[in-house]
Amino acid sequence: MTNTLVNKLLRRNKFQPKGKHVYITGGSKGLGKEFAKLMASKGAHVTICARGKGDLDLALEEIKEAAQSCENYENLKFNVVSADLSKHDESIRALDEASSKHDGRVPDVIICNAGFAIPGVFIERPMEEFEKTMQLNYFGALYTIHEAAKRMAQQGVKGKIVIISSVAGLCGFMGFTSYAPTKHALRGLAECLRHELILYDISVHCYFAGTIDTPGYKEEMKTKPKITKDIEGDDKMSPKEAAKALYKGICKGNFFITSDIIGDAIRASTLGISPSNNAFLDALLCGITWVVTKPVRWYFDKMVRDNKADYPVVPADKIN
Ligand SMILES: NC(=O)C1=CN([C@@H]2O[C@H](COP(=O)(O)OP(=O)(O)OC[C@H]3O[C@@H](n4cnc5c(N)ncnc54)[C@H](OP(=O)(O)O)[C@@H]3O)[C@@H](O)[C@H]2O)C=CC1
Ligand SMILES: CCCCCCCCCCCCCCCC(=O)[C@@H](N)CO
Repeated sequence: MTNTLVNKLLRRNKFQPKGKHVYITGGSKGLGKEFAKLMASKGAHVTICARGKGDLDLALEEIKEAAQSCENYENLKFNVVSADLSKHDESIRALDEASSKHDGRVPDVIICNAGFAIPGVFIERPMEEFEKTMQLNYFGALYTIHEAAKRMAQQGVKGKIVIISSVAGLCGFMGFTSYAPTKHALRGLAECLRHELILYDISVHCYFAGTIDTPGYKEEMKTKPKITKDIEGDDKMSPKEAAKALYKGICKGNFFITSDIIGDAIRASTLGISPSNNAFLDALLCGITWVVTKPVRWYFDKMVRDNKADYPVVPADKIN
């Protein structure tokens, strides 16, 4: 009783995964897999979706393992769905498959996590990379959310939709031209949906994660320009820590969730008309960030100005 009151006062108790069906896109690796394990350990039914069947099956074993000490373990359902979520029809089929194991009921919680980045120097990268990044990161999330929100409304499921953006969805700098806009787009979608889905009591959250040490991160490092690496820095969270921070944010009922001080600072200073997590602290942080970012931006600009020699313009006949 006292505990419930304390939880209420601390806004800690807005998410009880036990017995809920959590659907996680990109749940076979990195952040998605760790969040899936965390949900399983809290007694949730979990469905993960990704393309590669091998990784899905390996992840499924880890998810089952994580759930083993749950009192409701015997009743829990864990499933995998293989689909390319950058395609509309595949996204609908994936949700159908996930729901079919639960008598056609839409999952209670949708985590739109599948995504990737191919960093690089803007004029050197082919247009195809920009298109395919938007196709999965934005449209992939949109396809799943559109179908899930419709079903939640039709079935009267007061669910949760969680969008995985990035700190790069709140700001932009060299190297992330194909990636940051997709994550900004997700923020825009989250803002509209948070407001509109009040109609059906569906809550929406958007996670602006900082750097996480995942297979995807290792891949993106292959094409990342040095300046981008220097700005992003060496500080990384483990996927497990990042998953925990996300869970904590959802429990608190935060609309915009961040997991480090840089993310928090940029979130607070770019709130616009979005809800704050803590009105007083966010106002303070917003003011501090306004001041601190002046010299920081000067320094970031200088990094580009002083290193032009490292980025020679590729001659027209060598560019694709
Ligand atoms: N790592 C980082 O530093 C940060 C990551 N993020 C965001 O967090 C999310 C997860 O990132 P991270 O854990 O690093 O990613 P990983 O690359 O480690 O994992 C990505 C997951 O998505 C799946 N996936 C990729 N393409 C598709 C597709 N077309 N259809 C279905 N599933 C797909 C992958 O499986 P498969 O390839 O088999 O399909 C895998 O399960 C992304 O949205 C990313 O942008 C945000 C901030 C920082
Ligand atoms: C007080 C204010 C100081 C401002 C400093 C600004 C520093 C910006 C750091 C941005 C880090 C971006 C992480 C995104 C990682 C990501 O999404 C990719 N790894 C893709 O997966």
